[in-house]
Amino acid sequence: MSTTFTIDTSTSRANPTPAPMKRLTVPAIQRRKGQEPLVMLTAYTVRMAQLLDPHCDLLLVGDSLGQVIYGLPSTLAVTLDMMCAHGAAVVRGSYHAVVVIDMPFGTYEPSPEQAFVSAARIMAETGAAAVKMEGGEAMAPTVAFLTARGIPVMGHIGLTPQAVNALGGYGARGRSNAEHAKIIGDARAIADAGAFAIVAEGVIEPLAKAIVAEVSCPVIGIGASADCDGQVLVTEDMLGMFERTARFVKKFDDLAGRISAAVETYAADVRSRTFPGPEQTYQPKD
Ligand SMILES: Nc1nc(=O)c2c([nH]1)NC[C@@H]1CN(c3ccc(C(=O)N[C@@H](CCC(=O)O)C(=O)O)cc3)CN21
Ligand SMILES: CC(C)C(=O)C(=O)O
Ligand SMILES: [Mg+2]
Repeated sequence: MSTTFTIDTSTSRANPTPAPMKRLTVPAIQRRKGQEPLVMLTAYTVRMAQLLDPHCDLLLVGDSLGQVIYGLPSTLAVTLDMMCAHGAAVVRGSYHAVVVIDMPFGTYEPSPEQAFVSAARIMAETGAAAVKMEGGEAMAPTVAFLTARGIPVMGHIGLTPQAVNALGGYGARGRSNAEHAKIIGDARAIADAGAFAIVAEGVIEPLAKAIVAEVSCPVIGIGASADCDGQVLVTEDMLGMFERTARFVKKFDDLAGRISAAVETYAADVRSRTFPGPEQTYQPKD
């Protein structure tokens, strides 16, 4: 594991790209509640980060990379090594957005101390500005512990995919009064513990509205209605690059279809010896 230690990501050797604008900060994101909606997308690679960065306030290196990049059945097998490698690439490919890195399942739940060690490694090896962790009331002491020690934390409540086995699937949350009350309590606990923002995933619209009204930090929705203070999607989902997607995904393009068409043309050109043509062929100097 190579350790790329970056302090100022806009001028470090890890990110030699000149910085035409100053990177957004966590406090600037915090102040955005009630202002213009926050724009967040996932990124796992340097090139995607470069393409998304000018348009986004936040880039999330999500543990969804388990499914999207590694073909795993869930996010449960994602490791700190994976998050650090992809996180460092995304920081190198961005100069404007706040980069947030998902803490993998098993690396933060046992204790605030273990969470700090895991988060500190992520911060040191990637140069990201914040970590994200799933969970409600039970994780509030951990959110407070990290926040008090200089690591900004984004919460993630509602449909928390690392708890898929306990939840019994990826269905929408908050349809019963008990579940509604539990998730509101989770939002309040995580916000009171100092989370700078909270992702609310897969919650019914009235619950999303109630969460937004309940906390003073920005609530970033995914499958959580237009009432949130911002939106996030998995980039491959919204680009039409990932085959099985939730109802909350809107496909803004069909990249899978466009890639298939381009590769079909390439294959035909190779087989017909149309490619490479004269422009792609070296000749001796005269
Ligand atoms: N590519 C991708 N996109 C995501 O949004 C995502 C990941 N991966 N991996 C981690 C989690 C898993 N997520 C998921 C996965 C599946 C559904 C889904 O299929 N939902 C169904 C309802 C399922 C049910 O009712 O049981 C839907 O139709 O919306 C939702 C969120 C969200 N996250
Ligand atoms: C879907 C977002 C919120 C996420 O946690 C991820 O990409 O892992
Ligand atoms: Mg995640």
